[in-house]
Amino acid sequence: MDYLSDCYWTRSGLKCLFASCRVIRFVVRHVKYFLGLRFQVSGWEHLQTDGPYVIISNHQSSLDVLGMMEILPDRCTMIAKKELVWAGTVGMVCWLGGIVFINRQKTRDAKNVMSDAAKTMLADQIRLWVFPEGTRNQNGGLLPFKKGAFHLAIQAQVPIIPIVFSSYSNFYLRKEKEFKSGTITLKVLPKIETKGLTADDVTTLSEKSFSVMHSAFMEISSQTTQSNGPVFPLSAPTTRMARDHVVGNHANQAL
Ligand SMILES: CCCCCCCCCCCCCCCCC(=O)SCCNC(=O)CCNC(=O)[C@H](O)C(C)(C)COP(=O)(O)OP(=O)(O)OC[C@H]1O[C@@H](n2cnc3c(N)ncnc32)[C@H](O)[C@@H]1OP(=O)(O)O
Ligand SMILES: CCCCCCCC/C=C\CCCCCCCC(=O)OC[C@@H](O)COP(=O)(O)O
Repeated sequence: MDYLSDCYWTRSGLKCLFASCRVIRFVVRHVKYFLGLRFQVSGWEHLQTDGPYVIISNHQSSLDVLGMMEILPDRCTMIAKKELVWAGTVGMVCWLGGIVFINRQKTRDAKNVMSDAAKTMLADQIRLWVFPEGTRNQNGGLLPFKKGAFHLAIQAQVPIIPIVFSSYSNFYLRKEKEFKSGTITLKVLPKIETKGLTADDVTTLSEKSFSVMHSAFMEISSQTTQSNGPVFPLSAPTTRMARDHVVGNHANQAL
């Protein structure tokens, strides 16, 4: 029973099977080898923070999940759009992982869910990962931030830890269906404290976070682009070529 009470998070209708977060992390970490991706992480020390916090990161693609799992701290789950719960196996995995689902079409409901999450974070010492852009974006920058993550952090009075993924555009173009192996840089930035801040400070906090993340995105994206070559189209023959390249180079190095 001790094991179960430690593993399950059941408050405000939310549920987190922490054991499965670890299992999910372990399993998803292996997907990178099949795609020939490598991750370079800097700023690990900023994640060595006790207690709850809110992680915010940019959101380019579903591929972000792989980077998340590289660095996902213990007792950390995510905010996601509610549509994901119906996405077959992914939905089931999200549910098992205790992901907090919000309805983006109903702002009032989403705000209520996030306010409940702020309380649960404190009560159960949970970390939450939010994509403040609110949607995927591969346009070479960051979209203006939504406010939810900052309200959440201020309501819980917990720090924000910004994390930036370098641009994928040098190895993966979703619209053009082009993909090859490549390296992704993840930069964990110093935490931003929210102690003493109120709802009046949300805009300033959001702008400050955007500014540091945008600068880091530009910096690491230009560095990472130089180390990756041309992108292969996702058609059958060239995909195989890309796969050979992957197995021959990056995948083996990553192993
Ligand atoms: C086969 C094997 C499979 C293996 C699979 C493995 C799977 C592993 C699992 C991995 C899962 C990964 C999941 C990733 C999912 C990623 C996503 O789904 S991203 C999309 C969802 N997330 C978000 O949208 C978060 C960001 N959005 C917000 O925070 C928004 O603010 C909002 C709460 C949704 C509201 O949206 P909106 O109304 O459009 O936006 P705003 O302009 O920000 O807010 C309007 C208004 O409301 C105020 N406000 C916002 N939030 C709050 C709040 N919590 N409390 C109080 N007030 C709030 C805000 O200040 C604005 O008011 P203002 O007067 O204009 O300031
Ligand atoms: C050829 C490369 C193709 C990419 C392959 C990706 C492999 C990733 C492996 C396993 C993880 C799958 C988990 C999928 C989770 C999806 C989360 C997601 O990205 O949801 C979208 C949501 O945030 C925003 O939605 P919108 O952009 O508003 O609609």
